[in-house]
Amino acid sequence: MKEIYGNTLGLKSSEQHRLRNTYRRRVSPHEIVSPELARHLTELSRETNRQVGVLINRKGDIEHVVVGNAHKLELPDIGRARAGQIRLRGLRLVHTHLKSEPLTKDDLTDLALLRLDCVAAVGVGDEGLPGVLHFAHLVPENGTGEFWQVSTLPSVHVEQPDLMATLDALEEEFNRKAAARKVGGREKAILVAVCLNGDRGQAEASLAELKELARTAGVEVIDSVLQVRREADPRYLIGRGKLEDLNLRSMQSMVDLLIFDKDLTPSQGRHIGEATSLKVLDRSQLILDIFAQRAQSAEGKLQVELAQLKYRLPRLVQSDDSLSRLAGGIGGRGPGETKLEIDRRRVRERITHLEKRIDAISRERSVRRAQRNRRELPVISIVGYTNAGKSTLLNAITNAEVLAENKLFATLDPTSRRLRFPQEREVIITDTVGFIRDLPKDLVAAFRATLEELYDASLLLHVVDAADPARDEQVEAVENILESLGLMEKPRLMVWNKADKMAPEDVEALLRSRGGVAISASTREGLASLLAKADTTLFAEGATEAIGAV
Ligand SMILES: Nc1nc2c(ncn2[C@@H]2O[C@H](COP(=O)(O)OP(=O)(O)OP(=O)(O)O)[C@@H](O)[C@H]2O)c(=O)[nH]1
Ligand SMILES: [Mg+2]
Repeated sequence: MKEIYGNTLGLKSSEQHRLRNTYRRRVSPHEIVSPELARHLTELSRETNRQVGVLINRKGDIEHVVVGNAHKLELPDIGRARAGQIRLRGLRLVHTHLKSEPLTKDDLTDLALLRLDCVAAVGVGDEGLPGVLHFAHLVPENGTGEFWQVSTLPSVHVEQPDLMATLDALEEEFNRKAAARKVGGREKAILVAVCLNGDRGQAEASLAELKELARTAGVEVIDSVLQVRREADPRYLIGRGKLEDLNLRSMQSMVDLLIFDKDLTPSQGRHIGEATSLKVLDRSQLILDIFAQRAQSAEGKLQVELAQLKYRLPRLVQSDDSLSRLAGGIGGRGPGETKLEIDRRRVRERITHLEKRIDAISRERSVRRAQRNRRELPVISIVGYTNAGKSTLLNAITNAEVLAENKLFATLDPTSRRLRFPQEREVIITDTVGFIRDLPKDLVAAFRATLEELYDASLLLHVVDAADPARDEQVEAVENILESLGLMEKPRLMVWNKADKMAPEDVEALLRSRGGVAISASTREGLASLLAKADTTLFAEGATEAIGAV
């Protein structure tokens, strides 16, 4: 016999019997609800003083009968819709509202998250007769921000719209959108930022940068939201209401990804993933992804893999508490080891392996450096925020063909070139990976071998995109990283790049207050004076102060 779902406690057996009989009823696939079925539901509802509902399939058969309390109905678990699901569920919910109240937020959320065909509420009128009919169906994204269309008919007896036709048209529209999207092919994301310290401007700048990162990663950004909160929600980081909105929004726009502008704890990442059934990334992961996409050399690839595994390890451990506890109980090793244990052990082994290889590389590099030092060629290293124009500068002064493009982290592998100064002096000049604020710690550690090149530098050229509104924060971020690498004692020359994009008086003011050299790597303006300054610093004794580094 078919089951009655929900709040059946305390129902009389005659009531249970009549509820069960509901399964025998059928409606036409074209109407939302027949007056007969509506009356059956409202009478039962009035008698029990509870909401009564049915889930009806496209053939018009009743698949579930559900009882709630006076105000709401808990649907049986029919499974969440998958992210990016195009088709509707093929089930409509028709239920009673004791006070003829309109559809509630819960009703509409169920409609969207379960991708129901339609949600309808029949008002329970006098004597338990069916009254007003409220109903809603989803609508495709149309720029109005509406997720659904809600309508009301004064009675179940007036003519209802042809449900079948409405659903056909709707699914056709969804399909069209999905097809258009396949052609585009890129993953769609919504960016999410929270501002916890009240500094909205800073949060917005950081969000703008996240957008650039997403673009660099090849993700299509559909929307971004910034929530100002006093403190982070321990479970979801953002508020629950906000998360629900995001959920609805991503269902409608067929978004695959949520990208958070803040690092999520392993458990936040997991909870958000479970609550939305979307892929969830945070800023660190996004940067790691970009590095993974861009790594060219074997060394770069090893370093990125190491950073990714280190990031993933604690998240693996967390991903199934009960399993890992079980494994610990059994003794954990050998047979009886759970899949999770094996995964974790593999990851750890791989990390050890990668660390050894990177150690070896770092030794090789130091040998190479020692040889270079024997030849006594001084090294100039170009450092700076990502996209500041480091590679463009290297190309401009050495005619090297290093890839320079308007994307973050264009360069991951250090490139070294010889450069001949006047008077036949030679130096080595190297371009390095760009820095960014909140560079993931694991990544800095993994790129140790690459960054170690910087220790041999006799001079650091700190290249800055002087025209970027976030210039000062970028300078600070770079200096913080240099500090953490113990490189702040090195002679350093501030190179204010992209001066071509600034007003001359702003350039002058900048030089007066901050020192250094202004250049344009693309127009080559200022390059001669940059080289002259570098030359004096390197070859004239005690010239360190003259270069104006802070
Ligand atoms: N207007 C202007 N644009 C510049 C200048 N220098 C570089 N650019 C542009 O800035 C963008 C980034 O240049 P890159 O040389 O790739 O920057 P990078 O610092 O090497 O960046 P990563 O390797 O990604 O860290 C490119 O689109 C360049 O064309 C300049 O002096 N003026
Ligand atoms: Mg570069």
